[in-house]
Amino acid sequence: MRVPHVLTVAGSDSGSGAGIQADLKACSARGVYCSTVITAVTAQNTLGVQGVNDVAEDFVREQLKSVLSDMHPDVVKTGMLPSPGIVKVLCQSLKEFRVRALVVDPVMISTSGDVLAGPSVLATFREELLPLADIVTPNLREASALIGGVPLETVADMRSAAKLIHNIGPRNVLVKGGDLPASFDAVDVLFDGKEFYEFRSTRIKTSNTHGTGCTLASSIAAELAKGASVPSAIKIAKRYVESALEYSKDILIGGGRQGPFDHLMNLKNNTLNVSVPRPFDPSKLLLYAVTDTKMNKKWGRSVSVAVKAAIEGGATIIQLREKDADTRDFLEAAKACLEICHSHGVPLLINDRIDIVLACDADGVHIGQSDMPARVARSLLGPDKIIGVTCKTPEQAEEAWIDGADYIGCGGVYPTNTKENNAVVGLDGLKTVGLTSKLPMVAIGGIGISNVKSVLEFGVPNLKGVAVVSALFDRESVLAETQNLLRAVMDSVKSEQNQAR
Ligand SMILES: Nc1ncnc2c1ncn2[C@@H]1O[C@H](COP(=O)(O)OP(=O)(O)OP(=O)(O)O)[C@@H](O)[C@H]1O
Ligand SMILES: Cc1ncc(CO)c(N)n1
Ligand SMILES: [Mg+2]
Repeated sequence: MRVPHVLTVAGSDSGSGAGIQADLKACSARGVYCSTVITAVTAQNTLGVQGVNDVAEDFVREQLKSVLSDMHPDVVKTGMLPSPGIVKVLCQSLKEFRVRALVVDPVMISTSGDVLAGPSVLATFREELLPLADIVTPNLREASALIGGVPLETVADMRSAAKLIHNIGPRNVLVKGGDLPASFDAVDVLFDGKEFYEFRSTRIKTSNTHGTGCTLASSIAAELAKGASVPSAIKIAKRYVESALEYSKDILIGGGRQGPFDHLMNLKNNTLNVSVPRPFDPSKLLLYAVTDTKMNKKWGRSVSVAVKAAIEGGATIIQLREKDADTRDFLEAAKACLEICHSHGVPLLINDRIDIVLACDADGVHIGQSDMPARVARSLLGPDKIIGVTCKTPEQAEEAWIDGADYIGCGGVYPTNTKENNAVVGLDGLKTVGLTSKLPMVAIGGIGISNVKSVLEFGVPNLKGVAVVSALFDRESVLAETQNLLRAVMDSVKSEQNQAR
């Protein structure tokens, strides 16, 4: 399978907000492969640029050849090109190895005011690189430098600059207005030789804008590599920058005036949780309470009231199984339950509904054999969430393990009214699945105070607990029933441990 591929030819930013590092993060966030040719190494942080070390021209040439001759990127995106010699080397390589599109971010002066490519580079940009470009993306100061130093202060100025820069030879010119003083929106102007387009987004109130230019250019390159037209690539890229800025407007990295932002905000709900993710603790399966809409209705309780009582009675993990609820009500209930669960250190899982897990950032999902496959659930939820799978056979348990489940639920152990037409596997079925699986297991189906002993003392080492619905929720007092059942569970666990000695 071919993947869209952008090669970035740019400088390294030690602070990782801009340059090569921003390009890698932006392309990754946008689902595009990114290779890198490094032209300079900068010592840089949120205060500014403290030092620059150019990479030798010959070595830039060597990197270009390595990537272009073998990996065939779709699009080349350029950033910091610190010397006329390096610009020339790049132009030669681009003529030797053709690519589908060239995006030139004519990095000269950063928003912080630091010079990244001096006036000597300007002429080579104009004469050699810009004529090869499909799109060039100067910021205000760079656009001004390209047209001889006329200051740009309004959108009208940006339009005239775009037209003048177009005469230098690039197919498209995007003059970026991120640094436009006193503008309410963030406006960028595109000129394609015939028409002007304006791209507007809300100006996010944040000082974390270091690297917006690099990010915009590599996101444009990423969309072009996927096959988008120039205007739609800009539209998507701009929307991406806007949402990344919005998402990271309050993050604090460094003590300077302009901080970096977070490119991977689409992982907000899983891998980028600021709290350290805890690995799933199988002992949490001990007394696993599963809610039921009909039972709560019958007893006139809201789901959060029922969950609170179960937790206070000693339930060690909760699963919300709301088959009949409207999505909006379900989400509100899940949020309320999550707060209760987390204040007691109890994980909250959602039955079947990955969307609800993502929307409320619950701890995980429990899926059945006809729900979303565990492998797909894992790719949607990321590495941190708990995934449990109902399995009736060793084959299903094996598949759950391969697909990255954290535990399996096995049942029905006994007949039950909660699930109609649910095949009973019995204690023997439970044992067959348990003994062949590497995963921790919880037993489910018709379990209550009268039979919990026979289940837990049946001699299945990876059986970590029992999951119950009716025994807790189809009762007058959820709290008292949970307390009683917990006592019975603890007794069985103790006697199992004694037998094992
Ligand atoms: N505060 C903001 N809110 C929304 N969009 C912004 C903001 N600041 C910049 N942008 C957008 O980010 C993109 C990059 O613009 P900008 O003019 O800052 O480039 P630049 O100066 O080259 O960036 P760099 O800071 O990397 O040097 C543009 O699309 C611009 O409109
Ligand atoms: C290496 C590098 N490239 C580009 C920019 C522009 O933001 C920067 N600050 N640093
Ligand atoms: Mg800027």
